[in-house]
Amino acid sequence: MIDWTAIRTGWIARRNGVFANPRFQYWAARLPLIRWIARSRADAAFNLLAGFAYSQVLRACVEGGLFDILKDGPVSAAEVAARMELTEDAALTLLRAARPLMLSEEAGPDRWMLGEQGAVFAANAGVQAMIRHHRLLYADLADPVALLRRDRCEPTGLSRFWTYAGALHGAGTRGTQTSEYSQLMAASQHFVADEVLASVSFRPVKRLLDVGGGHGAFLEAIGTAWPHLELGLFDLPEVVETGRDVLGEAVGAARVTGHPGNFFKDTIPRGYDMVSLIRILHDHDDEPAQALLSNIRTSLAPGARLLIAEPMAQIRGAEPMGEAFFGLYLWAMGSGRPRSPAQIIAMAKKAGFASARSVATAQPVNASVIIARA
Ligand SMILES: C[S@@+](CC[C@H](N)C(=O)[O-])C[C@H]1O[C@@H](n2cnc3c(N)ncnc32)[C@H](O)[C@@H]1O
Repeated sequence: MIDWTAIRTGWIARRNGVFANPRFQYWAARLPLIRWIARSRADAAFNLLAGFAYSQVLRACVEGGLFDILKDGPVSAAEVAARMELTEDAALTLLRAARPLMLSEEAGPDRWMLGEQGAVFAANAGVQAMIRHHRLLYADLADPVALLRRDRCEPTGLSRFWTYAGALHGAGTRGTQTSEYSQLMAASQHFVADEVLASVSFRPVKRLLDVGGGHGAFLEAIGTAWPHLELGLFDLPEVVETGRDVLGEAVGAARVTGHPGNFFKDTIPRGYDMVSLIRILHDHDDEPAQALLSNIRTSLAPGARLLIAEPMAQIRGAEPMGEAFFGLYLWAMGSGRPRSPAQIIAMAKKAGFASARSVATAQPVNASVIIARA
């Protein structure tokens, strides 16, 4: 039998030897047919090593209020400097740094406006909330090797923020500070809800239960688009308490049932023909995630469905988002890991679901979707 792994490892080793050779790099950058490949590889390598600086430019734009200033543009560097309380030199440094990242644009001499990406960020409070939140991840990643060596045994900034995650990995008992993460999740929920609404029809669903539904932002989006739905919200007691009111105010209290509980310990309420798990599974390690799926499966009548939506791993064209970004984020958080659709489908089947399939979404960086049928 052909040993494909041996062939592949041999080929990769030879290829890497060639790529690492300075003479190859020199000639590749000059040969007419391949120099554009060499150049784009070199650009990608540089972007990789400089990415943290780009992220900090973005953060300065958000935290310093530059997007808000440019929104009303065009403005001069002197106006930016005055409003950001910077010297003009510092303001220009930021404006110029933001320009190649398409965050700012100089429409004419000293006439600064939002760039194409800047316009997107400026219009989106949810993304800005995420960018602000990433200061915790940035601090946790300051010494990445030390973070990996600690093997999730010590509290981190992120494990303290996600109080339920910290409790799983030695950060003391589960905290009750849930409102900050619930608000962050609500602010960024529309990315996920939009993908789900565009790819799944809720016409045949009568009663939808969102497990780990936070302050109800997902149910609000789906319930507004599909007004016939009865909505159930399951989350930790302190979260549901607020979520039920917020959601009831948005869609009508008569449509909403709150279910306080712990999805690892308590049974999942019955009588729903669809259960959703939005940005939940990746928060948990394999054993608890599998137990959660089994717990949900037990609650469902045959034919009822489970909808899973979250950013997933190994999505073609969005690979770094899955295992590089969420891989490290969740490691730092102290719980969970990103999974590929194939891994989640296998887990759903192991939990007793009769079938499970991926549903294509337009923007997998926001969320991929899986539907499993009991
Ligand atoms: C990452 S947030 C996702 C919230 C929401 N689904 C969304 O996408 O915006 C995880 C949610 O799971 C809830 N959660 C965590 N552990 C839980 C547990 N053991 N039982 C019930 N809910 C839990 C948290 O309170 C939080 O609302």
